Amino acid sequence: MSNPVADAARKHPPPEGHVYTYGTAGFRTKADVLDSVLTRVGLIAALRSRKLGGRYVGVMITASHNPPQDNGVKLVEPMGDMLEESWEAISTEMANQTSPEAVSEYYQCVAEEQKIDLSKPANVIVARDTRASGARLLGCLVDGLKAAGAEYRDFGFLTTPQLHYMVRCFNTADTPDAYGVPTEAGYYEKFSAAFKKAMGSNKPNGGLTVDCANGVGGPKLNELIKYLHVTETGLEISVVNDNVVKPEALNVDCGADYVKTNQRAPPTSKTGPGDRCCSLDGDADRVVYYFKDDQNVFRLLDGDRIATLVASFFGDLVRTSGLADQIKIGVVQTAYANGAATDYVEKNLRLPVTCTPTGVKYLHHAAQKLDIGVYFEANGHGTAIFSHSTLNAIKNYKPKSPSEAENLEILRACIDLINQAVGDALSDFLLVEVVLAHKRWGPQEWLATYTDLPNRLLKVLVSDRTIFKTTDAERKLTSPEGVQGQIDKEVQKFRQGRSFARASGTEDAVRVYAEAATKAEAEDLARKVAEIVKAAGGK
Ligand SMILES: CC(=O)N[C@H]1[C@@H](OP(=O)(O)O)O[C@H](CO)[C@@H](O)[C@@H]1O
Ligand SMILES: [Mg+2]
Repeated sequence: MSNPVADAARKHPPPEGHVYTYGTAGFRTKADVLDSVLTRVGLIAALRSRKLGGRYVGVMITASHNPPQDNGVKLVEPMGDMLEESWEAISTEMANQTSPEAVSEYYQCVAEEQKIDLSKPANVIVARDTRASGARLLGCLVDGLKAAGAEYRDFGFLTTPQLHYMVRCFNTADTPDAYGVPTEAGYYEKFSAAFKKAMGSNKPNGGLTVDCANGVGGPKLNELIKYLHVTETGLEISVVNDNVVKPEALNVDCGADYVKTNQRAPPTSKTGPGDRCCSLDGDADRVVYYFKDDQNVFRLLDGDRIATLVASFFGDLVRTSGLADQIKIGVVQTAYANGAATDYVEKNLRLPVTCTPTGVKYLHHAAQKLDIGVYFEANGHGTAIFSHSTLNAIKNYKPKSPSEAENLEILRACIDLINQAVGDALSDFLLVEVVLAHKRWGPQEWLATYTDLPNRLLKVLVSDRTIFKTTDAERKLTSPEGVQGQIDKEVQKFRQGRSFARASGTEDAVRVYAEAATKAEAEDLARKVAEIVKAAGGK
């Protein structure tokens, strides 16, 4: 009897002894050990779509900010959210089946357990970033999708947020919540139109340089620029590091991760003091801003800064459009948020802050509980989302004055400008440009809102990171025993000291974060905590 699922699995056997995990960002590792995973993800995507009554699910082939030789794959839920947690475990188990027969059996077993009718339609939307291995991995994925009898649409190269956008558009088409036209042009039209409206009569103060990490964001931004019409908006964008012909240049000495980690501009940067710059990551779902100050010193405006800027702007807009008593704003951060940013939100903006574990899905879920939830990871991953009732309140509100009407229009345009499916570097930087233009701020005024506490992030290689277990949104270790006590003891010795250690979800390492009153103290504290971690389980 023919068994297409087993046949597809046979065509792409896994390398011996490799164990895969669906982590914070899907499966992500060296591209040359991923063929079998992609085929199995094809099977899972078909199962997931069938489980959801044939709604479209997405598959994105990318390894974001990782080096060029890596790749990865993640699944996207119908509204553009990250994959549901119980299906992460199912995906992990599928990826680790070794024989073709075992793959086929597990496929049947999931169908049975989840009460999935395998004869029903499955719909999957696929895209990839510009990595050299992408085309081959797409082939492996398609073999899985075909074996499972799924209908699929391949969008070729897209940024990760564009893929999320497509998925949400397909699933909301012909409903009152229709998100947009599910084409690339539809994406550019929606966001550029919203940008123009949100800018109103305001003009940006000088141009913006965007570093695209030599990734998929480059060609997509060049496309978006055609829709933004500089003569209308005044926003002059210089695109740099947009070379996708050389995939080996991806994320190398450029991009959001380079800038955030090294706290410096890409070495190729040629901008002058006060010039606004931002960097995207390899799949354009992260963005950080920066500039050189009068003394030629590099100044970073990271995800925490974007969150505070956006939250304060929405706070103003909600108040000036007359909606303050109906809509409450909150900010969601992780433990990596700078203590000064948390303080600023609570004390100056007077908004509540929620802290969640690392990974966008946790922030997103926490933000969903708020009327307007602004969430950003310090590394620039994030967005703002509006609850259903908030959207209705904003839609139905009858302004009581011309000024309320004007501000309400801006607020409405901002809703369209934000990719609510997921954090989107292109839409995020357009939003930042809107806020800066409205506030008539340059990067210096933005930076002056608060002063970051000096901080240091270190990576400790350990032989088994799974022994490092945490609680309290990853701020405290519960295992190995006694380690947290040692960390607490160190922290106490430092002025304004704060430090925590947690196992990375994307790399085989434990990350140590520390902040303190001075740079030297932050470095010292980080080093001390790293030593404690090393002693507890280092390689
Ligand atoms: C400290 C840090 O930046 N961690 C990153 C990193 O997760 P880790 O679990 O720390 O490896 O990759 C995630 C996926 O891109 C991102 O969401 C997260 O913010
Ligand atoms: Mg990314």
